Amino acid sequence: MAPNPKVVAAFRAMSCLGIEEHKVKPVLKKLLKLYDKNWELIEEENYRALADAIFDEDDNQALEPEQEKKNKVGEVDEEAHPEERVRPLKRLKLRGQDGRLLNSGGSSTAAFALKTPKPEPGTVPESSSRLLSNGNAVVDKGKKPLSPEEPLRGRRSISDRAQPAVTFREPAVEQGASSLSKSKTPHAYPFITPKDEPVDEVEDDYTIPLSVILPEPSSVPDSSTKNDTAGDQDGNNTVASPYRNENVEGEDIFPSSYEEVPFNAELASSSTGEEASVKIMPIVVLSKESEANGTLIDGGNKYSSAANGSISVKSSPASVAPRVLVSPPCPSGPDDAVLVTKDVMNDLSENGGGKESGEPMPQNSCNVMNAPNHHTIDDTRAVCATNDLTKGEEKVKISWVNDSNNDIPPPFHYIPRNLVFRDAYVNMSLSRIGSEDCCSTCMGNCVLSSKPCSCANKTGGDFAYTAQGVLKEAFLEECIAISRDPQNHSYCTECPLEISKNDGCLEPCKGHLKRKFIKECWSKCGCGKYCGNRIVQRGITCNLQVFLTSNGKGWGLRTLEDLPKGAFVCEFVGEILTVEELHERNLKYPKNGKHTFPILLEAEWDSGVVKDNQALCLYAASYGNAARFINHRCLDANLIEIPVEVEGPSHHYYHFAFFTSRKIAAQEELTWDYGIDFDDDDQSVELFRCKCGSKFCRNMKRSNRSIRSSVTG
Ligand SMILES: C[S@@+](CC[C@H](N)C(=O)[O-])C[C@H]1O[C@@H](n2cnc3c(N)ncnc32)[C@H](O)[C@@H]1O
Repeated sequence: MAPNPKVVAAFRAMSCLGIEEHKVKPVLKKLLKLYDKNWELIEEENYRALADAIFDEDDNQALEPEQEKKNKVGEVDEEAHPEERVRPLKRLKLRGQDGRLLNSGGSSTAAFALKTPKPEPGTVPESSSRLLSNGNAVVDKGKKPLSPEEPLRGRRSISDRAQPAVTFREPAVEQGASSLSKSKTPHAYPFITPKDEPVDEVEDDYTIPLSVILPEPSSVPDSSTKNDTAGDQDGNNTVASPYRNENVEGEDIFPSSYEEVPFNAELASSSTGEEASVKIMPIVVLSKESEANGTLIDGGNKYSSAANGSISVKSSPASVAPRVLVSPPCPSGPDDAVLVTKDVMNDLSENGGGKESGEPMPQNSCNVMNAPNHHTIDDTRAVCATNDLTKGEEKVKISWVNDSNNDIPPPFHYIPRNLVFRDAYVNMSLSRIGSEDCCSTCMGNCVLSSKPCSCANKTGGDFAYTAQGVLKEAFLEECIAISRDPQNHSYCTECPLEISKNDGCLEPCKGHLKRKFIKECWSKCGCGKYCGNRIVQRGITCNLQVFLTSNGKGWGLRTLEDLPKGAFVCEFVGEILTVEELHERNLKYPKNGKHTFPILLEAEWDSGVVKDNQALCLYAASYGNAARFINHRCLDANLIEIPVEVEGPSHHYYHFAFFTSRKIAAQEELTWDYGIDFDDDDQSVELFRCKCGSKFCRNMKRSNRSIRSSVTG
């Protein structure tokens, strides 16, 4: 039989240290047994574990006869024989003067004694705890280690590393880890595997890498009781809400920069298993300058102008408006511009969502863990570490809470701006923006001017926003009225959506709701960044939170602060796809029980200028922002979507922005009317059963109708 190349390599590595094969063999055998044949652990850091184990074996053998001798002849003066305490020369070769391994990338080591008692069942293995600067071990209320990922990999914990090289950490820790990996306890996430820090980074005041600790959902900073920045347990308000920052003069009401406040979270925990306090101190940079001026392909806040040039674009205050399209999600695949980390997802499904891959999901299950594999370990880490779903991408944190069970939010890439997937043509060249399409001669804050600027002219001749940064009442009321009026639809002669289905039976256009557009000032305008006609492009500024709804709608989005009527909340951000690409995805990943709601950017579809292969939509299953958590409510939703042009004057690509349709109190769930026709059977996927609770619920009506018709026969 050919020799095992791994064994040969181990022999070779040891022979470089002058250790002969016959010494290596028995120790290697023991190690393999101990490590459950996990070669990775043996090979790491140039076979450090193996070398140390051999040296320890040497030590033991060397000491044994001495001990016997001592036992025989009585007391030996240790002082007189210092050399007896000296470690073998070979070990010294491996170490620097400070005792660290020279070839281990700076990591300290623990040498191994091959017999270390396994921990008692039910106790917390020492190595599964992390030492804080104050020496408190971090445990999960005494039940499970909070950071099982190292034990899983058989690595020594920080506490071990800090110890002198004396004892061999038998993989007793692995026992704890393996049981953990099956646990659904939310803080037991073996998929979160921080890199081994070199020992020189382990300082006295070492704090736990927060990335390995997932707050228990119920102990996630419950900003629900606060009106400040989501998740800031110390009550630090990181962002001044524009609505609380009114300026009587109407000048720049928005802060030019945002306070940066580190996020301190405290988890109830203790080394003894009960209520001690563990301080977690990740630094979340909450402050980011506005990124309104992005690049072309980074489509968010970017705009495509009409194909017919800069000046001739027809813009009307009432135009065709977007609606959602029911479609299945897009599991990852090479064509889907997604990242795949299978292991992470497996772990997530095992530990977080508690769902098996492939298991059909409940209809309201956007929160399931075997959703598309779009999470990277880093993403997961960032989300768990900071309880900020935005991973720092927004000016504000968006925390999440789950007071009901152990589910964690679905994995997705948080993006603050739309991104082109592949074929979508989003042209926003400056040359296409004509002088009448921007206000190049303006200065300062346009909304303070008595005369509407060119951009306002595109919004029906007036600014949509007040000086306080909310929608003008009349504008908003008109938008609401239009959205509620079923007469307000336009119909394409050849609907790009129907053509994209390419199924041989071209259905007639189902109609596109006409809505009012807002045209914001932008980079080619003369006004400043804090011009009051630049709201959506500044991104999210209010305090939002993702939470698990209690009425079976899955995750939802809520506000943590009172919001006035007409306030901008967020835009719907996702991948920009052509409807063809969308259809491809729908075909590729047909019904699997989960629904996502791509937004059609359908303003010009009836104009005939948009070819079906240019028609766009936004798809947020894989890449999206907080808006992907907004649930549907029939008719009287508290948000209304308004198309907003930022980077150009075309209705081909625009921002899909949500504004409050009325005052909203802190803690209220945010909802919008997806525009679903629950009576339309021609949907790509089965529709969810609406639980919006509205007295206008269209789904309920249908249920009543069907009950009635079955009663009447
Ligand atoms: C865009 S996602 C909204 C976020 C979602 N709840 C989640 O957990 O990720 C849309 C899905 O949420 C659920 N949903 C939204 N509104 C609902 C409603 N009114 N009643 C029942 N389920 C709803 C449905 O499963 C729908 O497919």
